[in-house]
Amino acid sequence: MQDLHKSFGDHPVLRGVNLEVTEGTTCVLMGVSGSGKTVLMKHLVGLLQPDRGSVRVDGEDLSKLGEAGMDALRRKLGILFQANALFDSLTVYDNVAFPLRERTRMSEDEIREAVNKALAVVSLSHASQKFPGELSGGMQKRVGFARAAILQPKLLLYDDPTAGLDPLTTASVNEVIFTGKQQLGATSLVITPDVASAFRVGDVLALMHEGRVVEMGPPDQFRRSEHPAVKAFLHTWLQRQAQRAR
Ligand SMILES: Nc1ncnc2c1ncn2[C@@H]1O[C@H](COP(=O)(O)OP(=O)(O)OP(=O)(O)O)[C@@H](O)[C@H]1O
Repeated sequence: MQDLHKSFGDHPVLRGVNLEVTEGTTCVLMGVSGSGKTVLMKHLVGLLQPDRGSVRVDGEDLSKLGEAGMDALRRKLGILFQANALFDSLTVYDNVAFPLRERTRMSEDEIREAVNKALAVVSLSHASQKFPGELSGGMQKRVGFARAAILQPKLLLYDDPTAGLDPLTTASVNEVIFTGKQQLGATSLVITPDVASAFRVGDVLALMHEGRVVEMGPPDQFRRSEHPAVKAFLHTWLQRQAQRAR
C-alpha cells in the first residue's frame, strides 16, 4: 500500500501508510491499541476505501476492481480475524470443508482428502468430528487457520491472532503461522500488539505510529531501531514482561 490516508470525521487514523509485503514472507505489523492496524487490514480486503493513496494485492489496484474483481481477489486471501467466526453448528471437518464446498466444484472425495490434509497440518486430525464449542481457544484458532488456508490463498491475513490467549496457546498459534509459511509458502501479514509473537514469526517487523509505518525491517534491524516510537514501544513491552515475571 502506498501513501494510504483514512480519516473518520475529523479523526485521521491513517496518515500516509507505506507498506509492502514481499511474496513468501511474513510481515508483522505492530502498534499500540487504536493505532489503526485493523483499519489498515480492512483496506486490504476492500471493507474500507482509502481517502487517498492506493492498495495493491497481488499486483492489482483495488480501486480499479469492480465487485466481481473484488470477489475474485478475496478468493486469494485467507483471513483470520480476532474472533474465529467458526460455524458452531458444524463439525470441525465441515467448517474446514465449507470454503471448498462453497467456492469449488471439488467432489466429496477430493474434499475429504484436502480437509484431512489440512487438519493434519494443524494437528487436529483427531478432532474432526467435534464441534467448535467442544474445543479450547487455541484449537479453535487452528481450525480457523485450516479453514482460511484450505483454498491455498496467496495472502494470509491475521488480525491479532493471539489476543486473549495464554502463553501455551499463543505458542501453538505462533507455530501455526510458521506452518502456514513453510508448508504453503504463503505471504502473510500478521497484525499484533504482541512483541514476542512478532519476533517469533516475522521475517519483517513494522510499527504503526501516529498513522504511519515508522519502522520496517528484519527483526535484528527492528530491535536496534533508533526511532523513538520503536524504542518506546519495545521498552514498554519489556517493562510489562518484567512486571509479569515478578
Ligand atoms: N468505522 C469507524 N468509524 C469511526 N472510527 C473508527 C472506525 N473504525 C475505526 N475507527 C477508529 O480508528 C482508530 C483505529 O482503530 P483500529 O481498530 O484500527 O485500531 P487497532 O490498532 O487495530 O487497535 P487494537 O489493537 O485495539 O485492535 C480508533 O480510534 C477507532 O476508534
